[in-house]
Amino acid sequence: MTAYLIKNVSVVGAAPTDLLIRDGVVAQAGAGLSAPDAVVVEADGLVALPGLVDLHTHLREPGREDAETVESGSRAAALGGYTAVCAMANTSPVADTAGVVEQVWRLGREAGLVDVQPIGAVTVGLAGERLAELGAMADSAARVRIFSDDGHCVADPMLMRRALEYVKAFDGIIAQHAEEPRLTEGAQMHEGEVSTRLGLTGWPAVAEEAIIARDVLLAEHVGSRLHICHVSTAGSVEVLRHAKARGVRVTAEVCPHHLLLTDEVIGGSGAGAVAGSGEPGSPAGRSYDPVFKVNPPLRTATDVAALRAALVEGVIDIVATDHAPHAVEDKECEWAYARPGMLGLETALSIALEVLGPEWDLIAERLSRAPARIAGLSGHGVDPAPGVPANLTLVDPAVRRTIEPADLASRSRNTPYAHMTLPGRVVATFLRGEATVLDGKAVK
Ligand SMILES: NC(=O)N[C@@H](CC(=O)O)C(=O)O
Repeated sequence: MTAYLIKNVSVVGAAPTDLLIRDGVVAQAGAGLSAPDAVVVEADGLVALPGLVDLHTHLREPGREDAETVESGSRAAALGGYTAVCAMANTSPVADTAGVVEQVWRLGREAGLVDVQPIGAVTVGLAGERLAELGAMADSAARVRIFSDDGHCVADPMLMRRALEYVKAFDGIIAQHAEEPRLTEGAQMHEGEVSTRLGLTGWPAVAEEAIIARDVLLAEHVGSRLHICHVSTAGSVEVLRHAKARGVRVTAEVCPHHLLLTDEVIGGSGAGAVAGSGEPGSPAGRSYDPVFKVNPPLRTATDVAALRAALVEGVIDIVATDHAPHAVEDKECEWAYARPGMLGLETALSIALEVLGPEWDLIAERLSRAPARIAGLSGHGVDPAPGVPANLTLVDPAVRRTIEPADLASRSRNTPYAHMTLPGRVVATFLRGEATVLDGKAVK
């Protein structure tokens, strides 16, 4: 196994030091290390972070390998600085049996670029009618601990209760896609001023908030762990704040796009489309571009501000990408027919830097340590230090790069950040001491 000597790297923002990576672990840390057999990585100005962990990735295999495969998604993840991803269950067939979750887990091992931890479906076929074989998936080689019907809400409160009760036995988690389906029938975008102006059916904030309110109460009642996927509204933050203050075992994620973009982008005016300074350049002039269609939808500047504050404060625990690759024919069509979802793995760290600034400890916490803790992924989310598994990424914060869809490793092209200039570039990623990315390029 190749050894690596990383010279003058700032570990999570601390003063520069050297790291020696050997036999899968950080063997030594300190100034002026030498190791004649090691490949030297000059890291002046670079920051080392624990490898990022994504709790919400769509890999599309089995079923839609034209949009993404476990391997192409793993490569995109490694290039984004990730060392572990949790693969959502809305594949075809659905990951609702031990057989399918083991297949995804095995494909992840074969690709060997990140650890792929399958998420199992809560209900058979994501149909919301009866519980899937949660126990069999938990006992399988994939050792599933998180279950989600993501893409669909577990809308039936009795089924949700049963699922929460079932996973309690092995400290599992139900990750809810919070969307009351009766309130979002035909919905195309956030319900508000812009949807009224554009004449598109709205997806009201209350459809998310009502399910979160219900489910934190259910989780409290049965004493189980609940995770809320892709929180998108200011009201949801208030419900979560209340639940956490009561000691409910709830965690929550926010996606990069909900931290940066607003529904104004859909109108194509450009004004207000990028929350905050607008410095990254506006994606204006692309009105009704289905690349901006996503579930839950892009919301208002007020929501964006509340989500950012909640992430800093810790009411929202983590950033998760909801990387949702879609084939060209599913995106480059009329708005109403386009599938919802956007790419995220290769741009998440840049968005975090844009939104949070170079707050390295906060970034490490929200994009690596906390998601690793929630998912129970041992060896991940641990700051590089002697004896620790060498799962880490090196970032150049000084570089600003322009996102070009054609440059992405994903099989799909549906990035909402096309032609925008964003801060930060992943220079290298190591999975258990093996380089998966070097000089900004995938190693295999
Ligand atoms: N987030 C998305 O917009 N899309 C997700 C599923 C979903 O949550 O609808 C997908 O699988 O494409």
